[in-house]
Formats: sequence, structure tokens, C-alpha cells
Amino acid sequence: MLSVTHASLAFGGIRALDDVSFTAETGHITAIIGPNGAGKTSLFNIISGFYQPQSGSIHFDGTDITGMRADKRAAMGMARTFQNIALFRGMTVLDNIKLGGHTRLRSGFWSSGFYYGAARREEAALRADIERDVIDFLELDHIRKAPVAALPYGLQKRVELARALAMRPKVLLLDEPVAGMNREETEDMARFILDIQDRWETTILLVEHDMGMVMDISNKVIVLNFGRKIADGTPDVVQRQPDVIEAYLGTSEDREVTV
Ligand SMILES: Nc1ncnc2c1ncn2[C@@H]1O[C@H](COP(=O)(O)OP(=O)(O)OP(=O)(O)O)[C@@H](O)[C@H]1O
Repeated sequence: MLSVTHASLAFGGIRALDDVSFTAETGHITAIIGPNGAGKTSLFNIISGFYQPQSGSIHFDGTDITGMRADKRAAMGMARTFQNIALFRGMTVLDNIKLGGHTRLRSGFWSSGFYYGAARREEAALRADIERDVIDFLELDHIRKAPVAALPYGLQKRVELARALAMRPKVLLLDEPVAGMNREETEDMARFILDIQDRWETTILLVEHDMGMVMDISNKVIVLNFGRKIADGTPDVVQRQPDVIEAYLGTSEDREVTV
């Protein structure tokens, strides 16, 4: 289980997060929604360790990780995808995915050269693992040798998911996984997310503006508005809450309304 307790984060005078608490249960899909600027990315950033909250705490499987560095959190089993695709565009699909797997190697990415025999055996095992569990699973076999830059957007997003999955994460943070996708690509991605939950019981956190997808696949929805949590419950309950509807509909013109 992952829990955020009374977390606040401010940038100058802007309160990006204001006393936010919630839990993401193990093996569940928890969505974080809210209008633009509500604090969703900030919440992801304090969970993954990119930012430190000014107050409050974050616990992961019983450990207080509030002050822990991002790479340590990754080593504990936290993986993340980004709003804007963060892949090595000139490298192949397979090589990008293997980079995710390297966080799992005991001999480590940088020390591989020094422990060549052991590292090579580990590398071969990792490759077999990735082929079976990630490439086949996410149906990427036909493009494994393709450079990422040559792929359509929806597939690039799937490769990014594959790279996160190669870390065998306990917690997977997905930042707008279907942004910019067409209906078919969105449905594929939703199916893959549900399959990941089903197969590995991964705890999944999701920031997403596509309300149809969020309400369809989430076990729980957290709603933020101006840095504060205004709702926390099952999709059924949350989408009927008047202040949630108000947050989306009663907003200024520059906010995106996707309900
Ligand atoms: N590095 C930063 N420096 C200054 N202000 C920031 C920074 N990051 C976020 N903010 C501000 O904090 C508030 C919350 O931003 P955040 O990006 O977390 O919202 P969001 O819900 O993810 O928005 P979006 O849906 O547009 O991605 C906004 O007012 C934003 O301008």
C-alpha cells in the first residue's frame, strides 16, 4: 500500500498541494483527476521523489519514503511514465525496454563492465524475462527492432509502458497514458493497464483527463481542485458528487472540460 499523509507543496505563493492525504491500495487502480493546474503532476512528483513536500509524509509498504531519493524509490519498485514521452528516440524498442530492466540487475548498469561473466548471465536472463513478460505481453514483438522515432504515437506510449514494466514495479505511476490517443489506441491502453493489474497485482496510480477511461478502469478516484482533495471514492460515487461536477463545469474558460 502507498499512502500520502497531509502533504503540502508550494511554489512561491502557489499552493500546488494543500494538505492532501490518500491511500492507494495494493493491486488497485487509483486515479487522480482534476482540472488543469489542480496539482496532479505535483502529487506524482512527491510520490516518485522528484520533489519533496514541505510538510506531510509518504509511506510505501510500511516504509517512510518521504525524504528518499527518486532512484532509491525506483529501486524499491516504483516506476513511472511521463506526460511527454521520455524514450531514447534513436534506439530500438528492445533497447529502450532493456534500460528499464537494468534497474533490476544486481551488478548494475555501470558496473557491468567489471563483473563481465555474472553480468552477462544476468543480462541474458533479463532479456529472456523481458521478451516473455513484457514484449509478448504488450504485443510489441513485431516492432522490437524498430527505432522508437519511427513509430506512431500510440505505440511509443506503449513502449514507454513496457520500459516501466521491465522494472517489475510494485507501484506503477502513469502520467496521462492515453493523452493524444485516438479511441482505438485508448481502448488498447486501457486493456493493457487492466491486464497488468490482473497479472501482477501491480498497484497502479493514474493521472488522466479522459474521464470515460478513468471511470471505466479505476477502483478508486481522487479528485483535486486548487491543490486540495475534494473527493475520494469509487468512480460511481465520485462522479455524482456536486462539488466534483462543479470543479469541472464551473471553471474558467482556460480549463479543459472533459467530463
Ligand atoms: N516547478 C513549478 N514551479 C512553479 N509552479 C509550479 C511548478 N510545478 C507546478 N506548479 C504550479 O502548481 C500548480 C499545480 O500544477 P500541476 O502541474 O501539479 O497541476 P496538474 O493538475 O498536473 O495540471 P495539468 O492537468 O495541467 O497537468 C499550478 O498552479 C502550477 O502552475
